[in-house]
Formats: sequence, structure tokens, C-alpha cells
Amino acid sequence: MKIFSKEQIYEGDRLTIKKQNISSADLMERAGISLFNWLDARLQGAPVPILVFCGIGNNGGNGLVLARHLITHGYNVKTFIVDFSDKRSQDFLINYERLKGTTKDWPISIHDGDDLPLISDQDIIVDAIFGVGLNRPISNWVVNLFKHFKASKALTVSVDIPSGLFTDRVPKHEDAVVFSSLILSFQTPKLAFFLPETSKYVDQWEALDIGIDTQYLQDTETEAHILGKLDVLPMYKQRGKFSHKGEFGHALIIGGSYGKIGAVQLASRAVLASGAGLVTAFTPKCGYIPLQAAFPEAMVITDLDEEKITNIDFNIKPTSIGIGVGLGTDEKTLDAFETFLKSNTVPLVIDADGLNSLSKNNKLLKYLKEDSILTPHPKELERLIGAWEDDFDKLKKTKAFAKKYKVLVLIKGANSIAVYQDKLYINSTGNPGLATAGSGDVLTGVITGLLAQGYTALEATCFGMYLHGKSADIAIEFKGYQSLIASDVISYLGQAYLDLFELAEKPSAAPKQEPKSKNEK
Ligand SMILES: NC(=O)C1=CN([C@@H]2O[C@H](COP(=O)(O)OP(=O)(O)OC[C@H]3O[C@@H](n4cnc5c(N)ncnc54)[C@H](OP(=O)(O)O)[C@@H]3O)[C@@H](O)[C@H]2O)[C@H](O)CC1
Ligand SMILES: [K+]
Repeated sequence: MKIFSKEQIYEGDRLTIKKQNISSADLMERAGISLFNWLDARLQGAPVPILVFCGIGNNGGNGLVLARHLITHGYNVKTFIVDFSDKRSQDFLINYERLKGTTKDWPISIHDGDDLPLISDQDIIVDAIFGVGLNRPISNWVVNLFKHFKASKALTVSVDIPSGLFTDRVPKHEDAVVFSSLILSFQTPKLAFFLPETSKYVDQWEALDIGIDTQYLQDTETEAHILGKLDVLPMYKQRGKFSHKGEFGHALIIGGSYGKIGAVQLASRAVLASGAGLVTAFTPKCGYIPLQAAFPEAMVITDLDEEKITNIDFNIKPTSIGIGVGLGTDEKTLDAFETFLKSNTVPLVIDADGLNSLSKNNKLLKYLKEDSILTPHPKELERLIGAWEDDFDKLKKTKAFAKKYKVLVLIKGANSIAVYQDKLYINSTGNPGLATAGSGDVLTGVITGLLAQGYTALEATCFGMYLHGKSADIAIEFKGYQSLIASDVISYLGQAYLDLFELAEKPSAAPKQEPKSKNEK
């Protein structure tokens, strides 16, 4: 699913109004009705108090339309105008008058210095104060209103975007943003829903179709995408009836050091579980027996050194290579890594100590084969690209890095993000259970395994991170967050593949809720 920028959203509105020959108030009406329909379908007329807080721009206008429809359908509604500016948007004013014509309970204005309205934890707050038009820090009294929302513990539904959240930078203070239970976002989710520093304001989101011109939606290229099932399904390569293992590639995993051979085993197992035909592990000598004994499907080549890799020399012709898991950063290993990089021509995934070796000696970056895949977690990324101001700046710097060295950077996190040629691909699967030893090694194995099968770097990364997260999502149903271990992610990869062909679902921003135990109803 595409994630449109603020400018693209405004342009989409403008074009829709023009092409469909409607007024902007008509579009606002449509947006408001889509909010109403969504809520009405869930509330089914329940008499719960709904407090609609409206700003003075078009986001506020959306709130006014919603309030009007809720009132005419008999809901228990109170409307407030959060009067943070003397300005009023035209469509706000139109809908302000329409609301006054509908009910005797006219909106109540809230100003600086007023007492804040009572909110009970049973109420529903509708947050239609700021939308994508927020362009500067908000006043203290509005911050106090947001704090008041949070303290009430009431369910908070944000219209389009949580008020206070910018589309292009991280707010300085946590209190200056509404914590949403649910965002009903027009047409497209916003990038901020998925970044570590701003996703805390987002519990769940839904994208509501408000009839923006379909041609525009189809033709407009966006910088960011959120990858759900429908996005990765076209990448899937079907197997022919007469296919044999030679067609699915031969992956080589290079890594391991004394005490860290398990990382190589996990990555190699993940290679085969992702569908590659053959896997070879290249490790120090100490890896030979454990790997052969515990993982008979793998072939093993060893270094001459017992405990670490000192010379990467093999006489096979792999179709992909994953390097770095458990590798260590001994001087001799660094030299071997450098020699390897200078001569390698095979599609490559670099993880863990492979990345640390690159940051220790960044002259090596120029030897990276085009389209190499780097899979750093944020700390490893920082060592590679330097510090950043905030998450938006991090993406900007990562894009510049990826472009400069012609590589793909997968930033691991709750929503992993692949950065490739100026574009961002955000994964929608995965859960906090993945915060466990070895889950990164498994991801490296899955991506290397897909590369071996002929997936492009971008496909292997997007499809790989989706499958890896989906496998963990399926696994926690049985294991729970705490007990999920990296081996489970390998075990459930098959289920993740099968799930691709179950009915498609929509991506979700938030980490999954902890599943209820089987006895809990
Ligand atoms: N297709 C769609 O997505 C549609 C979305 N709609 C809704 O419109 C909003 C965007 O509306 P807009 O009027 O542009 O902006 P806001 O409502 O977010 O903000 C209103 C104005 O407030 C001013 N502003 C900004 N920051 C501050 C601040 N910190 N303090 C005070 N005032 C502030 C700013 O005006 P200035 O001239 O003063 O700079 C804003 O313009 C979108 O999110 C949707 O909810 C449409 O209804 C239909 C289609
Ligand atoms: K809002």
C-alpha cells in the first residue's frame, strides 16, 4: 500500500475536486461520512458519550461533519471547538453553520485559560484538532488538553492523524501529541505511524476510502510503501512440477567464531526453510562437528583456524552469500573479510559483525557489489552512517548512504524498513516476540535463501522480512511472546508461506496485542 506525503495528499484532494466536479465541502462531507459509517458500524447506536474536539481548519471540519451525522442518528454527542487560532478554514465555517442548524447543543469553544471539560474513562474522545496541516509547535494550553485526554483513559479516535503529530519531523515533547487508540486516516496511512519515535502515539489505524481520484492514486509514485500480503504476494515464485533442487540455488553462509556457531546454524537452517535448494556453511574448524551433527541438510567448509575465520576460501559456486553472523571482529577475520569483499561477485547479504567490520574500515564500502543487502539494527546503522537528529533524518541519511554505495539497507525494528534507491518499504508483520537472540540470524538466512532462488535484492528483502515477521506472528499464537525463540521462527516459515494464500488482510501499524490464552474468552 502506498503512503502518500502531505503534499501528495493535498494534490490528490485538489485533483479529485477538479476531476469529479465537486466542491471541497463535498469532499469534506464524504470524509466525514466515511468516519461516521466506520464508527456507526461498530457502535450500533450505543448511548456512549462521544466528545468531538474540533480544530479550526479542515481537520476540525471533518470533526464537525462527523458530529452532525452522529447527532442526526441519535448518538449522545458533545462538540467542542479548540480555539487555537483566530483563523477559520472556509469548509470549517460551512460545517459549523450546518451543525448549528442541526442541533440546539451548539459547539462549546475552549480557549486558553478555560476549565477543561470533564472526561470520563467510559467516554469516546474524537480528536479532530490538528490534521496534516500542523506546521509549528502547539500552544501550552492545547498541550494541557492533550494531557487531559491521556489522563482520562477514554478511548481516543483520531481523525486522519493524531493531533500534534507532524508528517515530517518528530515532535519535541511527548505531551504535545494525542495518544490515539485508533486513527481513522483518510485514504492512506502516514509515514509517522511506523517510525520508532512516533509510532508510540498509534495503537491501531485504518485507512478510509474517501473516493480520491483512482487514476491519481494508481499513477502517483510514493516515497514510502507499507508491505502487506497483497504487496508481497506478486513477488512469490511458484514451483514447477518437475523442478529439482538445482533450480533453487545454492546459498553460502559465512560466519561463526568460537562460541557463536549457533548463529551460522540458525542462518543456514533459515536458508533451506525459505526454499533454497542447497546450503553450505563456511565456519572456523570448531563449527564442523556441531553443524554436521545438528543440521545434516547443510554442507560445511571450514577455515584452517580452529576458532575464527582467517581466510575465506571455497571451491563451490554459490548463487548467494550471507556473511557476518557470529563472525567476530578479530584482526585476522577483518583482513579475510576485506579480501573476500574485494573479489566477491555473488549477490550478498551482510549482517552483524560483517556490518561492524564495514564501519570499522569504511574504505571497504566501495568494494560492495551493487545491490548488496545490509541488515543493520539501529546501533549498527549509527556506526555506519553516523548519528541522526530524529527518525525522519535517519531515513534521509540512510537514503543518501544507500544511494552513494548503491546498496539496499534494511533497518531492523518493530517495523523494519528497507531503503532502496530513494524509496522506503515498511514491513507490516512481526511482534515483540522477535526481540530474542538469533532472530536477526534467521532473517539473514531467509533473505540469503530467497536471493539464492533468483529473487532480486529488493524482492528478497521485502518478501524475506514479511515472511520472517509473519512466521513470528503465527508462532506466538502457540508460544507467546516470552517463549518464542529464533528456531521457532524457522519452524513456522512454512505456515507463513501457506498464509500467503489465505484471504488477504490489511497491514496493521501496531505490534500485535498479546494473544489470549486458549481458555480465556
Ligand atoms: N484527502 C484528504 O485527506 C482530506 C483531508 N481533509 C482534512 O484536512 C486536513 C488538513 O486540513 P488543513 O486545514 O490543511 O490543516 P489542519 O486542520 O491540520 O490545521 C489547520 C490550520 O492550523 C494552522 N496551524 C498549524 N499548526 C498550528 C499550530 N501549531 N498552532 C496554531 N495553528 C496552527 C495552520 O494554518 P496557518 O495558516 O496558521 O499556518 C493550518 O492550516 C487533513 O488532515 C484532513 O483531516 C479534508 O477534509 C478532505 C480531504
Ligand atoms: K487529528
